[in-house]
Amino acid sequence: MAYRYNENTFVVDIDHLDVRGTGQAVIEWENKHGKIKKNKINIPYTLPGEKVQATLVPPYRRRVAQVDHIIKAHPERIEPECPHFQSCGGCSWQHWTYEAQLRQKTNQVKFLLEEQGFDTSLVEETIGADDEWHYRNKMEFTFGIDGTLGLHEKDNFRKIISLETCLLASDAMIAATLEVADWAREHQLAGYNKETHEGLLRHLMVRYSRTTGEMILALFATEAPDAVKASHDLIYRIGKKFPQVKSFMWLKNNNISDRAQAEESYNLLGRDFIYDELAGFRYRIWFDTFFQTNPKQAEKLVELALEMAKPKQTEKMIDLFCGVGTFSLPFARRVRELVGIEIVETSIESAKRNASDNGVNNTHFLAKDARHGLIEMIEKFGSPNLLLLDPPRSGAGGKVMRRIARSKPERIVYVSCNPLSLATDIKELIPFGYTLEKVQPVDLFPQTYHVECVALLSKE
Ligand SMILES: C[S@@+](CC[C@H](N)C(=O)[O-])C[C@H]1O[C@@H](n2cnc3c(N)ncnc32)[C@H](O)[C@@H]1O
Repeated sequence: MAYRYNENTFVVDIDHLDVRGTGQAVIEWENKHGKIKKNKINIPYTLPGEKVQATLVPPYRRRVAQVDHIIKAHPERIEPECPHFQSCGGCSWQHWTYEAQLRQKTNQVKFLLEEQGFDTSLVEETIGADDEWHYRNKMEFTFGIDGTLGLHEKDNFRKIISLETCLLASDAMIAATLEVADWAREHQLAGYNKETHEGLLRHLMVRYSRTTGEMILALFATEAPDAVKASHDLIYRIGKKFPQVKSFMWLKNNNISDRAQAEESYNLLGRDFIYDELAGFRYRIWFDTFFQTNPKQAEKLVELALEMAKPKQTEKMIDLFCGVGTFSLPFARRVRELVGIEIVETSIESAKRNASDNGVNNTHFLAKDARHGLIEMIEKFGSPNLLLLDPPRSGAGGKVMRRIARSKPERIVYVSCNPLSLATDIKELIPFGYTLEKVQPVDLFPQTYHVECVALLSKE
């Protein structure tokens, strides 16, 4: 049935979820001249097969609608557990069972690979998490103008929702965050105003290690701590109540950009880093170190990559986009020589330190962009037998993929946090004689649409 061009409310069946996990429906509209047009409408928080009444949301006319009520619900729809569901926008899949989430992730990976011409029977079922909640080891909270500490409201970066809880963080992380929130309220400290650039408090970053139990707090403010009398009270409270806080950093940041970055850093309690462990290796984590945010599942990812790659003691290997060495260290133990390439210099410094802290001494790390780094390291060390890459969400891109193919590794292991860029990137390898052997999705982010994959390609 076609709706009139001036109607805003309609009843519709949800056809499928898009790549960001949002329900999509197709609506027919009859325009002023009686012509029928079709539109794809995003209807957040709906599930495939549901029938809903929805109303268009201005200003995205004919693009986004919000549910008025559900007429026919998905059989696996459940009541979301978090009080901030929908307002925070953090985990948008809390309203269906974990089994249904995993099934959808597998289907999504199959769909995206099929679009690029790959055989979907190569895609295994998604490996789920043992812990569907409290899995994150890092959270970043923001202060509102009135000093309230909490989460950004969905689609509204100016509004802060006062934090009650976060079901993705550990209880210890939330307790420490609520203590900082109480401290800010009791001392009536103002939050930073992004328009006037006035106010003191900006962000609080909390990082936690499940394996060592250590926690780091990093408070971002526009003044140094010695200019803020109340800072002594905060150090005292954190030191007394949270012995697991092994590092408390105060970061002065007057930059107009809203990122959690530092111009000056002050170590007010303990050391300036914490220890974490992953796959049997020990890592130092500073407040700004990139580290896998669900280390328990990341450990499965490392094990899987090892199992699929089958590294040999005689082989040379490249770990491209190596970060702080999460894959480099366990692989280095199983190959003759490993080269790690990564664009962020501080991550490469960490990777080197992590290798030496863990007694791994057959690695070479280079801080350079993937393409140039690859050229330089192949000239120096020759072609690798095995290459692992773990690029950011945007993928490695055609140029890097073709450069990889020309370096002729026998096996390529592609670790990806975005099946869309994975599918387009690995397609680039096919003309070079590579065959896709297997794709294993792993769930690192329950309650969200994100899915990680490990893919293995080989060449005769
Ligand atoms: C998904 S992370 C993987 C990190 C690492 N494998 C780990 O688990 O710790 C992607 C990494 O690629 C790096 N990166 C982004 N763009 C890059 C580029 N053009 N060249 C090299 N590295 C890049 C990022 O800094 C980041 O560390």
